[in-house]
Formats: sequence, C-alpha cells, structure tokens
Amino acid sequence: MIESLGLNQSQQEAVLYLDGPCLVLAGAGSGKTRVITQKIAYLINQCGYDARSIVALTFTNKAAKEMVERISHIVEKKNSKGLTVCTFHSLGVRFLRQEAKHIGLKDTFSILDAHDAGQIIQEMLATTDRGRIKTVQQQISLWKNDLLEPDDIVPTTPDEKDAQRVYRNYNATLKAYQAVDFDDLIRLPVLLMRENEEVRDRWQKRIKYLLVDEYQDTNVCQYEWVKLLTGWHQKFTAVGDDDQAIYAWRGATIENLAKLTKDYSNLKVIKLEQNYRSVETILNAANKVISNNPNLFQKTLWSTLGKGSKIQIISMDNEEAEAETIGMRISADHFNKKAQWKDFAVLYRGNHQAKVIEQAFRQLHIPYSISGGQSFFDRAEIRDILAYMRLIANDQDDPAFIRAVTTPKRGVGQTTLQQLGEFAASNQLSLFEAIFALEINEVIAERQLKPLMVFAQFIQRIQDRAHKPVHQQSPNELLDEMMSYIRYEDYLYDHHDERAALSRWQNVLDLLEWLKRKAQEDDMRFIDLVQHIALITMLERNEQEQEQDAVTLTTLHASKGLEFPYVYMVGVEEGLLPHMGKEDEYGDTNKDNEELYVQRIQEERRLMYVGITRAQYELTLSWCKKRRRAREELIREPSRFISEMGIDSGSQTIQDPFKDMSPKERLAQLKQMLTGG
Ligand SMILES: Nc1ncnc2c1ncn2[C@@H]1O[C@H](COP(=O)(O)OP(=O)(O)OP(=O)(O)O)[C@@H](O)[C@H]1O
Ligand SMILES: [Mg+2]
Repeated sequence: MIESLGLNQSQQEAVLYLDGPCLVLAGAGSGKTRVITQKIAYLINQCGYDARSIVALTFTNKAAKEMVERISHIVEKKNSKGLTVCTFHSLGVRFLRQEAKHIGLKDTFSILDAHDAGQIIQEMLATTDRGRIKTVQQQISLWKNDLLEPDDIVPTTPDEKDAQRVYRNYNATLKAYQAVDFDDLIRLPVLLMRENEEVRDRWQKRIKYLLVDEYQDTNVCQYEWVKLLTGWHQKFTAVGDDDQAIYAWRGATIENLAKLTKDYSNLKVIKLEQNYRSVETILNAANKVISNNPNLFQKTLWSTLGKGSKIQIISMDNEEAEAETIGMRISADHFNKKAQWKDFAVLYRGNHQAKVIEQAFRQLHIPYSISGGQSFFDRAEIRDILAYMRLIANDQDDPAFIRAVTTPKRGVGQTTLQQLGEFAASNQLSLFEAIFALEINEVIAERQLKPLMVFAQFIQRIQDRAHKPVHQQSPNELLDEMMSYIRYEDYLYDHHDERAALSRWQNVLDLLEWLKRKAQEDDMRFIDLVQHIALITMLERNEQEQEQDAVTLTTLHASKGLEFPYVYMVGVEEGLLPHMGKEDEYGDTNKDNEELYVQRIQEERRLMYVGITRAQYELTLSWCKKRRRAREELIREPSRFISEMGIDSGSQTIQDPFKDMSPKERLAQLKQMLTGG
C-alpha cells in the first residue's frame, strides 16, 4: 500500500514513524510537504485516526489551500471531515474564540492589523515621526514573538525604556478595545495554556497528531505553542529546511531546529536528498549559491530530471526594458511551448517592483495575478467598509467606531467626539457604550447627541442579527442592509473626482461580492466573516483565491513552498538582492556592526535560494544597469549571487535586445514581434 503513495524510502520512513516526535530536515523540492499530506492520509486511511483530531499548520493561507487540495485526492471526503489545515494564526483565532472567556475577552474580539496597531502606538508616543513609531511597533512585536512580557524586559537604553512603557499601555488599550493584534493570536494561547491546566489538557487531548510545514520559520512563541499543544504525547511531525529560513526579521529563529533535538531526546530526524522538482542545472546553481552560507545540517540534493536547459541571465538598461522584455518572452513561450499562463512566475525582492511589470503585462495583454503583495485590503475604501463590519461584530472596538462614525461625516464633529472620548474613558466604557449611558446628556447637548444615537441604533439593529446562524439570518442580507445605510457610493462621489470614485466603488463591490461568496461557500455568519478577513489581511493580502490561468507575480518571500515550470527572477542586482539600505552601499555604518551585516547577507542568500528552487524546468534572471530610486537614478551591478551560481558552467548571458531604443520604439518593436509582423 505504501508504494501507491509515491514515496521514496526516507519519505516512507517519515510517514510511518509514529512512536514519537519526528523532524524531516531537507532541501527544497525534496517532498517535505508531500510527506505531510501523505502522513495525514496514512493517519486517517490506515491508522483510523479521526480527522478531527489531526491538525496541520502551514505558513500561508495559500499553502493551506493547496494542502487541502492535495489531501482531497487521497482521502475520501467523508473521512476528512473536521480535519484542520491552516496557518498558526488561524488556529490562534479558533483557539481564542473558544477560550476567550478565560482571558477576559469576548468571542467577538477584534483583530487589529499593523495599521491600527500603529495608530494606537502613535497616540501613545504622541509623535508623528513614522520611523520612531515603526521602530517601537517592531520592538513590541519582537518581544511578543519572543514571549517577553513587559515585566520581563530590562531596558538598556532610554529608547527601550520608552518602548517598554508603550508596550505595557498598548496591551492595556487592546484589552479595553476587546482587541488583539496578530502576534497575540499565538502569544495569548501560549500564555493561557501555560497557566490553565484545564485548557491545556483539553487541547492536548483534542489534538492527537500535529504536523508543521516550513518549520524553519517558526519563532519562539510558535515553538512553545507546538510544545504545549502536543504536550505529553509528543505526537508531531515538523518539516523544514534551514537554508530556506527567511523570516529572521520577524523574530523567526532557526535555532528552533536545533532546539528540537535538545528538547526531545527521542526525536527522530529524517533527511531527504532526492529533489523531484528541478532539473540539474537549476538544482546545481541553487546548491552552489547556498554553499556560501554556513549551515546547521549537511545536505546534498540530487535530481534525476535530466540536465535541463541553461539558466539565462539578461542584463537590461532599465526597469521598463526589463519588464517589457520579460513580458515579451513569456508571451512567446506561452505560444511556442504551448504552456499555460499559470506555468510562469515572476519573482521580485520588493513589492514596489511589481508596478512596472504590471504595466508592461497590461500592454501586452498578459493575464497575471499578484499575490503576497500589499494591497487590496489596505485601500482606504476597503478599510472604511471593514470598520463598519468590525464595529458590528465588536462594539468595544474604538478605532473601528471612530472610523465608521466619521466616514461619511454624519454631523458628528470633532469636539463632540472628544467629549464622548473623555466621558467614555472616565467611566471605563467603550465609545459605543458611552452613547447609551444615562449621564451622557450632561456632557453632550441633545442636538449633537442625536446623530450619534441614530448611528449607534443602526449598528445595534444589525448587531442583533450578526451572530445568528446562517440558516436563520443570511449574512448577505445584512451586508446589503449595512451598505444601503452607509450610502458609501454617494460619499465617494462627493469626495473624489468621477474616475477615482468609480474605481474605488468598484473595489467595494469586489469586496462585497467576495464576502458574499465566502459566506455562502463556507457557511459563515456575519461575525465569522469579520474575523476571517482580518486573517487574510495579515498574511496574504490581495489573495483573491480564484483559480485562474494567469502568470503569478509575487515577492520571493511569498513564493515559499510553491513551484512553477518557468521562473523569472527580476532585479537580481547588488542593492536589491541582496537588498541594502543606502547606508550599506555608500557609508561605513555596517563596519561597526559587521556581524549583523554578514547575517543579513546570509538571509538574502537564503532568499535567493528559495527563488531559484521554485523553478522546475527553466530559470531566467535579469538585472538592470540603471534603476530609479525615489528621484535618483542609480548605477547597478549584477548580484554577487549570480557569480556564486557559477555563470560559465551552464548559463548564458543575453544583452538587452532593445538597447538604445526609446520606450515608444521598444513597444512598437514588441508589438511587431508578438503579432509576427
Ligand atoms: N516520491 C516522489 N515521487 C514523485 N514526485 C515527488 C515525490 N516527492 C515529492 N514529489 C514532487 O516533488 C515536488 C516537490 O515536493 P514538495 O513541494 O513536497 O517539496 P518540499 O520539500 O516541500 O519543497 P519546498 O522546500 O520548496 O517547500 C512536488 O511536485 C511533489 O509532488
Ligand atoms: Mg514545502
């Protein structure tokens, strides 16, 4: 029966091993994720595990979705009912919703995104200095991920002392808002499980087997949670690759891999060496690049997919030429190779690189989808509508209240809001509750109070029905009712020119359509939708989830775990990949901190390794001799990683075919080539 699973010897061993904790440590494309899906099938099909007792954790919603898809082919639907495959953060939401009362939260708590959290911190710091706000916010996040509470911190600088003070107040404020931030989604479950035996016991009994993908990118908090969830039975399998650790900047630590071997003396470590994804040239290039990094565990990857064609390196004059050339090549390959659009991916270091590629693709009529980027959910119009939804789900959410009550303005002035805020604070009420307090009349005059009251009553009307099960109350109906009250379209046209209003309104319509579909497909109540969105906004913004035949444009970070027949990596040049700030390129600031600099380059190298190993058959890298940054035009050099790949052995360099042409001429040339003229 095992042969039919399509696994090699070591993979089988990993799947069959159930006597204790198991760690699969292996390079890219060696079938780690496959081990996870097959192990789930094995547990259910052969060992009689109830799917409800199995939990698999992935890094992104997209990866979770893919895993569910793979499992659906190997486990009968009726047997996979109740299986949990999700991200750490999604599991955190489920956990907190169920256990909220133990930590003084209602199950309708709001999940604040980085933007809202930043706003709270801004108020506490009483500054508009973006850099300062960001530094403090990141510091708090790192502390949370390291499981350090305000009392645990011993500040060594005045700045740290200040951050510690903000950290304390920030936590208190979140609690008052009945809100949590992203880091809390894992931190709070850990804190609760540590101190509450009953909760700990219940979850340890519930989860009979735990599987974790991309283990190298877990942080201290996640490590601790896995440990608590699996408790005494220690039934878990973690898979990872230290060479693909790319989230140190978010508190992830590959020491977790080493720590496992220390914490679990009975840990079974299995290595996989065959790569099933990439042809030899690609694999060899990846191996060469990563051999420049020190590593925790020695690995050798080989493949039997044949040598494959040469890796191509294209040097371009500037980023427009880069985008157009790549668009043109993809178009040509799409026809010549009879490939589908979705067989192609364009990977880049930073989201800002996407725009010029998008423009070129639009002109060339190439369908594309952007994932992992900044976006849709960050737009003002989307955040406006979501503020209403958040407030309906949780009327303690003061940030949502303020946004909703002032967008559109309903005759509620700044002074009134201030009075309301002071009253609420001194009576320990939320802004929403304060409106209904008896003594509010003494603070706010009748005429000013009226619009507030009308607003609050509307929220209440919907609120009463938002918790009802879907068969009693359709969330779609509530959404419609909410929208007709807001009159958001009118608001847009009052505040923007026609084109802007139209495009914003279209975004809102897209959001509503997506929400309604989601509600229907997954049987979600209105309040479930609100928490669901918060999660999406966190990891994969803009992931619209439709299966479509389109070229994938994505950051290197978000490409983790994915594979594509044809991969283009753009901007493979010094300064961009490895990414460097201005000070690194021109100053000597890093001399003081050489160790840190070396670590950063190593992380960038792992990012390069992740990028190269996404490719199955063909890989093309491009770099530009000149690139604009802000208003400057910078002269660039090819990335050191290109030479580390060993250029001469199996790769070929091509010059910009449109050199010396104006953008207009280039486009004309492109069109001609495409239409075969
Ligand atoms: N034993 C096998 N036989 C045939 N194909 C396999 C086998 N194991 C894995 N594959 C295929 O190889 C490809 C890579 O597998 P998978 O995505 O599981 O690798 P991975 O180790 O998780 O990679 P990454 O480190 O990039 O996440 C997939 O297309 C998978 O279906
Ligand atoms: Mg994988």
